Amino acid sequence: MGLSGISLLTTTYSLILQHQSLLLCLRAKGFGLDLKKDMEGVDYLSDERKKAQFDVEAMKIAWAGSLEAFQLSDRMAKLVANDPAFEKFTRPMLGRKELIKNTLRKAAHGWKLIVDLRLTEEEAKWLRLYIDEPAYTDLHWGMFIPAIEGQGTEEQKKKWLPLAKKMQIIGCYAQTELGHGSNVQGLETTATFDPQTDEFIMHSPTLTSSKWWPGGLGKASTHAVVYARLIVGGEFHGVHGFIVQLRSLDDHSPLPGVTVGDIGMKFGNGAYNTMDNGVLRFDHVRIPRDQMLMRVSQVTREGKIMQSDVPRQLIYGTMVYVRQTIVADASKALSRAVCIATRYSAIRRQFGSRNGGPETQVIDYKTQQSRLFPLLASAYAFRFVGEWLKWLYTDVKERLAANDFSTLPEAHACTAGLKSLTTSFTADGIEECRKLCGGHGYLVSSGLPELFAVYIPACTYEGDNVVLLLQVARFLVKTVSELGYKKPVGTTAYMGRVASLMQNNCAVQTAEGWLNPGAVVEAFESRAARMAVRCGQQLAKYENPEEGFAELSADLVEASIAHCQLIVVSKFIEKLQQDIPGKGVKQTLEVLCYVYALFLLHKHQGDFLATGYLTPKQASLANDQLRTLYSKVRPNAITLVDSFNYTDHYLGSILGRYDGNVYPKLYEAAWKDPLNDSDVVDGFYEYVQPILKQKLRTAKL
Ligand SMILES: Cc1cc2nc3c(=O)[nH]c(=O)nc-3n(C[C@H](O)[C@H](O)[C@H](O)COP(=O)(O)OP(=O)(O)OC[C@H]3O[C@@H](n4cnc5c(N)ncnc54)[C@H](O)[C@@H]3O)c2cc1C
Repeated sequence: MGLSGISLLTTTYSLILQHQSLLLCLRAKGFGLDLKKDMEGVDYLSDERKKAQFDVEAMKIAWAGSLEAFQLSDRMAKLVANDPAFEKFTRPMLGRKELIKNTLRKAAHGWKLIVDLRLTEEEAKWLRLYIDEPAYTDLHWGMFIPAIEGQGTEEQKKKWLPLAKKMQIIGCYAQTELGHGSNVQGLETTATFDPQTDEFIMHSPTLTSSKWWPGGLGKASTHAVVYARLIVGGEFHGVHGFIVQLRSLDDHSPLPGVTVGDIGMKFGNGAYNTMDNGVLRFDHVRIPRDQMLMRVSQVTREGKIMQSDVPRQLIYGTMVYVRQTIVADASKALSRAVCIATRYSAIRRQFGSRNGGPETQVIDYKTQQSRLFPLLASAYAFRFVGEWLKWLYTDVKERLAANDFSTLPEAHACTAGLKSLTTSFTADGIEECRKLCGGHGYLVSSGLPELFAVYIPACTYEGDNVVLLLQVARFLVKTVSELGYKKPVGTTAYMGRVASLMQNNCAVQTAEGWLNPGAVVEAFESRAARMAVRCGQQLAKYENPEEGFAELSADLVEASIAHCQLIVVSKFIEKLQQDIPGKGVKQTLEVLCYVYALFLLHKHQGDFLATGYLTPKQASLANDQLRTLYSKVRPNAITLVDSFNYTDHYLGSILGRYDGNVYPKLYEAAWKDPLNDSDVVDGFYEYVQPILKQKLRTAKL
């Protein structure tokens, strides 16, 4: 027997020891034992829950943001979880057509609930979130409506928003084309003004101008906000948004001149394939002039281009809104994965059995902790920075209403950077959680493959993450170059102290010395400021700044990441300066905050050392402190993930079940696979038996 055979046997043996009940399971199929009677109603994680050093109910409120927010989200989660119409476990086994039809059914059922129960917009948002199935409604509510709200005139809003909000029309957001995505100014779709008829002619002049990717476009939308090159009097006047009807409101057939369909299967089973991402082409389709979104620029009846007194940056306002929701989604996706991996790590045991006793819970291995706990801390960090971004959006909105555009560039750079940072980290984090769950993490029933497949495009949509970091870098370099005469604001305010940040070095002398918010923030500020200044100095050596920017772009991206990590660390620390009620809640969050910061410091210690802010000894002390912090997280790990308050329905994971009843449920789920409908596989007689019976020559293959 080879080594792998031995380890397979050991694994099987230890599994049986851990859960004696598994033996019952293994026999259940053959001997008709009642699995439910033996397994249900037992909380296999109750010992873990007893270890909590904080008030879990209070932590749930801290996570939700307020008691009201908690109650609202809890109500909506239960509404969905208790409604069989929202079952999702069989989703990965459905074919594409069934999948889409199923999604349309769920969206209709969800809308019926929203109308019948008279849910508020906030409640409806949470309901859709807990239905947990990417659908055309995400784009209708998340992009189409905000685009009209942000870029439409008062008249346009009056006309279109009631229709959209009652869902008498369904809209999507059609910007990206087959040949053009990140470079919006390169879009090829044209909107040519015809003064004779007072219309725009929408046209797709080339194959690469086909709209490609918009969610909800493929099969569901009746309308789209289409981004196109405005041509008036034969001249190009920039890219603008136009409301275009695509399908008949009676029979849903494409209107004349419109070619529209789905772009096909995407990554993974189930997953994002519930969404009808679409392709769209126009053949000289005419729309009335008043369907150009005209809050910023207008085309008059005479064909004159007028700029309103609202600056173009207004569009940043919509972006700030969309990106803050993406950051909020990052904390949700990461916390889901972490909840699954943490609960399973407490159930799973490997090695370390003494005198026939139970093996070691894998969560007690230091390597497991050093991979898992930073992800747990990051989920909380992203939650709090997301909450702050919500405030930022309100602030931006109020300023826009008062025609104050001064903070917009900084808010735009900050949200672009945080979108990039949190989505990239979350995508990697979900995959790490899969690995933390060993082999079982690869089963669809773990919930992790689908979560990963659904989540990863967040690194690409609403701005490719690298392209966004380059935008942040431009802003940082500009901020550095203007330091002599312009006071940096908001998240770049620390640059105002650049002289001291370039000179002062870290004063930490002991591992405990790192448990100091001032020391932590200064370390991150110094690293970010030094990296940005260094990039500025390097850029100054180039005669052509654009050439320099292209050449140094990899370093510029690193400087942006340092700046964005500083924002997340500072916002976590600021959160802890507020009153957070509940026994032990604030202290536990402080531990997580230090885990987050010191984990980053350890991971990126090259930056901290290269900029000269830290000595190798200080970096090593930070790592020593990190190990101590992991021991403090350990007893609270399960209750920290319980505090997310996720229902089993929303988690959609056997490994992450609240009761930890993993093995019997995994076993049960395997038997539900259609492949196990019969003992003898379909195809045996045609393709397997001829091999076994040595009759391949005469077999009909
Ligand atoms: C699931 C999903 C849903 C989507 N939904 C919508 C939707 O509803 N509506 C819509 O309009 N679009 C949608 N999109 C499209 C999405 O917005 C674009 O894919 C995205 O903006 C990235 O553009 P791209 O595909 O052109 O990537 P590209 O820009 O072609 O990126 C390819 C590579 O080039 C790099 N790169 C690009 N430019 C630069 C540069 N200047 N410097 C350095 N590197 C660069 C990128 O980092 C990347 O590595 C969706 C996409 C996906 C995957």
